[in-house]
Amino acid sequence: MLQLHQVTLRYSGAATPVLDNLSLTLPAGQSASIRGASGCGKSTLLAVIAGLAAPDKGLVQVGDHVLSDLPPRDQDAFRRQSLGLVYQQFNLLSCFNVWDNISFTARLKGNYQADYQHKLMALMNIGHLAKAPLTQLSGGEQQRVAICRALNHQPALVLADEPTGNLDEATSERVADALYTLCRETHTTLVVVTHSVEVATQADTCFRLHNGRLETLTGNGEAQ
Ligand SMILES: Nc1ncnc2c1ncn2[C@@H]1O[C@H](COP(=O)(O)OP(=O)(O)OP(=O)(O)O)[C@@H](O)[C@H]1O
Repeated sequence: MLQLHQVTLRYSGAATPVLDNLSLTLPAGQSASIRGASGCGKSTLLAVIAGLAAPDKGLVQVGDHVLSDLPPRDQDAFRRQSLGLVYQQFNLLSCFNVWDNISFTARLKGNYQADYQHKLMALMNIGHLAKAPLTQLSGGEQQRVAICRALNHQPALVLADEPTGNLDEATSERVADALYTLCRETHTTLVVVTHSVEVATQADTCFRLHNGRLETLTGNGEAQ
Protein backbone atom coordinates (compact mmCIF):
# COMPACT_ATOMS: atom_id res chain seq x y z
CA MET A 1 0.00 0.00 0.00
CA LEU A 2 1.23 3.48 -0.88
CA GLN A 3 -0.33 6.33 1.07
CA LEU A 4 0.22 10.05 0.98
CA HIS A 5 -1.59 12.06 3.61
CA GLN A 6 -2.04 15.82 3.15
CA VAL A 7 1.36 16.39 1.60
CA THR A 8 2.34 20.02 0.99
CA LEU A 9 5.58 21.22 -0.59
CA ARG A 10 6.43 24.79 -1.61
CA TYR A 11 9.82 25.50 -3.17
CA SER A 12 11.52 28.51 -1.61
CA GLY A 13 10.69 31.66 -3.58
CA ALA A 14 7.60 30.10 -5.21
CA ALA A 15 4.32 31.95 -4.71
CA THR A 16 2.24 28.78 -4.35
CA PRO A 17 2.92 25.21 -3.20
CA VAL A 18 3.62 22.74 -5.97
CA LEU A 19 1.92 20.02 -3.88
CA ASP A 20 -0.97 21.33 -1.83
CA ASN A 21 -2.52 19.07 0.82
CA LEU A 22 -2.27 16.16 -1.60
CA SER A 23 -3.54 12.75 -0.50
CA LEU A 24 -3.35 9.41 -2.30
CA THR A 25 -4.10 5.77 -1.51
CA LEU A 26 -2.87 3.06 -3.85
CA PRO A 27 -3.29 -0.59 -2.82
CA ALA A 28 -0.20 -2.86 -3.06
CA GLY A 29 0.31 -4.39 -6.48
CA GLN A 30 -1.77 -1.76 -8.27
CA SER A 31 -0.57 0.70 -10.89
CA ALA A 32 -1.25 4.41 -11.18
CA SER A 33 -0.40 6.90 -13.88
CA ILE A 34 0.00 10.62 -13.32
CA ARG A 35 -0.44 13.14 -16.08
CA GLY A 36 -0.50 16.92 -15.93
CA ALA A 37 0.86 20.05 -17.52
CA SER A 38 4.61 20.52 -17.76
CA GLY A 39 5.87 22.00 -14.49
CA CYS A 40 2.78 21.05 -12.45
CA GLY A 41 4.87 18.99 -10.01
CA LYS A 42 4.84 15.39 -11.23
CA SER A 43 8.58 14.76 -10.77
CA THR A 44 8.42 16.53 -7.42
CA LEU A 45 5.66 14.17 -6.35
CA LEU A 46 7.78 11.14 -7.28
CA ALA A 47 10.73 12.61 -5.36
CA VAL A 48 8.51 13.04 -2.28
CA ILE A 49 7.23 9.46 -2.54
CA ALA A 50 10.84 8.22 -2.80
CA GLY A 51 11.83 10.28 0.24
CA LEU A 52 14.30 12.26 -1.88
CA ALA A 53 12.45 15.54 -1.26
CA ALA A 54 11.01 16.34 2.15
CA PRO A 55 7.51 17.83 2.18
CA ASP A 56 6.83 20.84 4.42
CA LYS A 57 3.92 18.94 5.85
CA GLY A 58 2.20 15.59 5.51
CA LEU A 59 3.14 11.91 5.56
CA VAL A 60 4.29 9.36 3.02
CA GLN A 61 3.75 5.72 3.91
CA VAL A 62 5.07 2.82 1.83
CA GLY A 63 3.88 -0.51 3.18
CA ASP A 64 4.45 -0.37 6.94
CA HIS A 65 7.03 2.42 6.77
CA VAL A 66 6.47 6.14 7.26
CA LEU A 67 9.62 7.34 5.51
CA SER A 68 10.04 10.55 7.50
CA ASP A 69 10.00 8.54 10.75
CA LEU A 70 13.08 6.58 9.71
CA PRO A 71 16.62 7.84 10.40
CA PRO A 72 18.50 8.78 7.18
CA ARG A 73 20.52 5.55 7.09
CA ASP A 74 17.36 3.44 7.32
CA GLN A 75 15.72 5.57 4.61
CA ASP A 76 18.66 4.77 2.32
CA ALA A 77 18.41 1.07 3.15
CA PHE A 78 14.66 1.17 2.54
CA ARG A 79 15.17 2.76 -0.89
CA ARG A 80 17.80 0.16 -1.82
CA GLN A 81 15.56 -2.72 -0.71
CA SER A 82 12.12 -1.61 -1.72
CA LEU A 83 12.19 1.06 -4.44
CA GLY A 84 12.88 0.89 -8.15
CA LEU A 85 13.44 4.31 -9.69
CA VAL A 86 13.36 5.16 -13.39
CA TYR A 87 14.63 8.71 -13.79
CA GLN A 88 13.94 11.03 -16.72
CA GLN A 89 17.71 11.38 -17.23
CA PHE A 90 18.36 7.60 -16.78
CA ASN A 91 21.25 8.11 -14.24
CA LEU A 92 23.17 5.12 -15.61
CA LEU A 93 26.82 4.42 -14.83
CA SER A 94 28.82 5.22 -17.96
CA CYS A 95 31.89 3.24 -16.82
CA PHE A 96 29.90 -0.04 -16.81
CA ASN A 97 28.44 -2.01 -19.70
CA VAL A 98 24.72 -2.72 -20.06
CA TRP A 99 24.72 -5.99 -18.08
CA ASP A 100 26.60 -4.49 -15.12
CA ASN A 101 24.38 -1.40 -15.04
CA ILE A 102 21.30 -3.58 -14.82
CA SER A 103 22.75 -5.93 -12.19
CA PHE A 104 24.06 -3.07 -10.01
CA THR A 105 21.14 -2.55 -7.60
CA ALA A 106 20.30 -6.25 -7.41
CA ARG A 107 23.91 -6.99 -6.40
CA LEU A 108 23.72 -4.25 -3.73
CA LYS A 109 20.49 -5.73 -2.41
CA GLY A 110 21.91 -9.27 -2.58
CA ASN A 111 19.23 -10.83 -4.77
CA TYR A 112 20.98 -10.79 -8.16
CA GLN A 113 19.70 -13.60 -10.41
CA ALA A 114 21.17 -13.88 -13.90
CA ASP A 115 18.10 -15.77 -15.21
CA TYR A 116 15.73 -13.02 -14.09
CA GLN A 117 17.95 -10.37 -15.64
CA HIS A 118 18.01 -12.29 -18.96
CA LYS A 119 14.19 -12.41 -18.86
CA LEU A 120 13.91 -8.66 -18.24
CA MET A 121 16.37 -7.78 -20.98
CA ALA A 122 14.57 -10.04 -23.46
CA LEU A 123 11.22 -8.43 -22.58
CA MET A 124 12.71 -4.98 -23.19
CA ASN A 125 14.36 -6.22 -26.40
CA ILE A 126 17.91 -5.38 -25.30
CA GLY A 127 19.18 -8.93 -24.74
CA HIS A 128 21.67 -8.52 -27.60
CA LEU A 129 23.22 -5.45 -25.93
CA ALA A 130 24.45 -7.13 -22.71
CA LYS A 131 28.13 -6.50 -23.38
CA ALA A 132 27.72 -3.10 -25.06
CA PRO A 133 29.29 -0.02 -23.46
CA LEU A 134 26.73 2.64 -22.58
CA THR A 135 28.39 5.14 -24.89
CA GLN A 136 27.24 3.09 -27.90
CA LEU A 137 23.56 3.09 -26.94
CA SER A 138 20.77 5.27 -28.29
CA GLY A 139 18.60 7.27 -25.86
CA GLY A 140 15.79 4.73 -26.24
CA GLU A 141 18.12 1.82 -25.52
CA GLN A 142 19.46 3.59 -22.43
CA GLN A 143 15.90 4.15 -21.29
CA ARG A 144 15.20 0.42 -21.49
CA VAL A 145 18.42 -0.32 -19.58
CA ALA A 146 17.22 2.07 -16.86
CA ILE A 147 13.84 0.30 -16.67
CA CYS A 148 15.52 -3.13 -16.38
CA ARG A 149 17.79 -1.80 -13.63
CA ALA A 150 14.79 -0.47 -11.69
CA LEU A 151 13.00 -3.83 -11.84
CA ASN A 152 15.91 -6.27 -11.49
CA HIS A 153 16.07 -6.27 -7.68
CA GLN A 154 12.31 -6.97 -7.54
CA PRO A 155 11.32 -3.92 -5.49
CA ALA A 156 7.90 -3.55 -3.83
CA LEU A 157 7.35 -0.12 -5.43
CA VAL A 158 8.51 1.21 -8.81
CA LEU A 159 8.43 4.94 -9.58
CA ALA A 160 8.92 5.72 -13.26
CA ASP A 161 9.34 9.26 -14.57
CA GLU A 162 8.51 9.37 -18.30
CA PRO A 163 9.70 5.78 -18.85
CA THR A 164 8.86 5.89 -22.57
CA GLY A 165 9.78 9.52 -23.25
CA ASN A 166 12.60 8.67 -25.67
CA LEU A 167 10.92 5.84 -27.55
CA ASP A 168 9.10 5.70 -30.87
CA GLU A 169 5.40 4.80 -30.72
CA ALA A 170 5.77 1.04 -31.35
CA THR A 171 8.66 0.62 -28.90
CA SER A 172 6.88 2.79 -26.34
CA GLU A 173 3.85 0.50 -26.50
CA ARG A 174 5.98 -2.63 -26.12
CA VAL A 175 8.01 -1.22 -23.22
CA ALA A 176 4.93 0.10 -21.40
CA ASP A 177 3.20 -3.28 -21.86
CA ALA A 178 6.22 -5.09 -20.44
CA LEU A 179 6.47 -2.68 -17.49
CA TYR A 180 2.79 -2.95 -16.50
CA THR A 181 2.69 -6.72 -17.10
CA LEU A 182 5.81 -7.44 -15.08
CA CYS A 183 4.60 -5.32 -12.18
CA ARG A 184 1.22 -7.10 -12.23
CA GLU A 185 2.90 -10.52 -12.33
CA THR A 186 5.19 -9.69 -9.43
CA HIS A 187 2.56 -7.79 -7.40
CA THR A 188 4.71 -4.66 -7.58
CA THR A 189 3.08 -1.27 -6.97
CA LEU A 190 3.82 1.03 -9.91
CA VAL A 191 3.52 4.81 -10.30
CA VAL A 192 4.18 6.12 -13.81
CA VAL A 193 4.50 9.79 -14.70
CA THR A 194 3.83 10.24 -18.39
CA HIS A 195 2.57 12.67 -21.00
CA SER A 196 1.40 9.74 -23.17
CA VAL A 197 -2.31 8.92 -23.02
CA GLU A 198 -1.59 5.42 -24.38
CA VAL A 199 0.91 4.70 -21.61
CA ALA A 200 -1.23 6.34 -18.90
CA THR A 201 -4.43 4.46 -19.69
CA GLN A 202 -2.83 1.06 -19.15
CA ALA A 203 -2.68 1.82 -15.41
CA ASP A 204 -5.31 0.55 -12.96
CA THR A 205 -5.97 4.17 -11.94
CA CYS A 206 -5.25 7.30 -13.97
CA PHE A 207 -4.68 10.55 -12.10
CA ARG A 208 -4.15 14.13 -13.21
CA LEU A 209 -2.05 16.48 -11.11
CA HIS A 210 -3.56 19.95 -11.14
CA ASN A 211 -3.15 22.87 -8.76
CA GLY A 212 -1.14 20.74 -6.36
CA ARG A 213 -3.79 18.00 -6.02
CA LEU A 214 -4.51 14.68 -7.72
CA GLU A 215 -7.80 14.14 -9.53
CA THR A 216 -8.91 10.60 -10.40
CA LEU A 217 -9.64 10.33 -14.13
CA THR A 218 -10.39 6.58 -14.29
CA GLY A 219 -10.07 3.62 -11.91
CA ASN A 220 -10.66 3.26 -8.21
CA GLY A 221 -7.41 4.56 -6.65
CA GLU A 222 -8.23 7.31 -4.16
CA ALA A 223 -6.81 10.79 -4.25
CA GLN A 224 -7.42 14.37 -3.23
N1 LIG B 1 14.67 22.05 -6.69
C1 LIG B 1 13.78 22.96 -7.09
N2 LIG B 1 13.82 24.22 -6.60
C2 LIG B 1 12.92 25.15 -6.96
N3 LIG B 1 11.92 24.91 -7.86
C3 LIG B 1 11.85 23.69 -8.40
C4 LIG B 1 12.77 22.65 -8.05
N4 LIG B 1 12.43 21.52 -8.73
C5 LIG B 1 11.36 21.86 -9.48
N5 LIG B 1 11.01 23.15 -9.28
C6 LIG B 1 9.86 23.85 -9.88
O1 LIG B 1 8.68 23.19 -9.43
C7 LIG B 1 7.74 23.07 -10.47
C8 LIG B 1 7.41 21.59 -10.69
O2 LIG B 1 8.55 20.94 -11.25
P1 LIG B 1 8.47 19.39 -11.64
O3 LIG B 1 9.78 19.03 -12.27
O4 LIG B 1 8.05 18.62 -10.46
O5 LIG B 1 7.31 19.43 -12.74
P2 LIG B 1 6.83 18.30 -13.77
O6 LIG B 1 5.36 18.27 -13.72
O7 LIG B 1 7.54 16.99 -13.50
O8 LIG B 1 7.33 18.90 -15.15
P3 LIG B 1 7.65 18.20 -16.58
O9 LIG B 1 6.37 17.56 -17.05
O10 LIG B 1 8.03 19.37 -17.44
O11 LIG B 1 8.77 17.22 -16.35
C9 LIG B 1 8.36 23.75 -11.69
O12 LIG B 1 7.85 25.06 -11.74
C10 LIG B 1 9.84 23.74 -11.39
O13 LIG B 1 10.47 24.83 -11.99
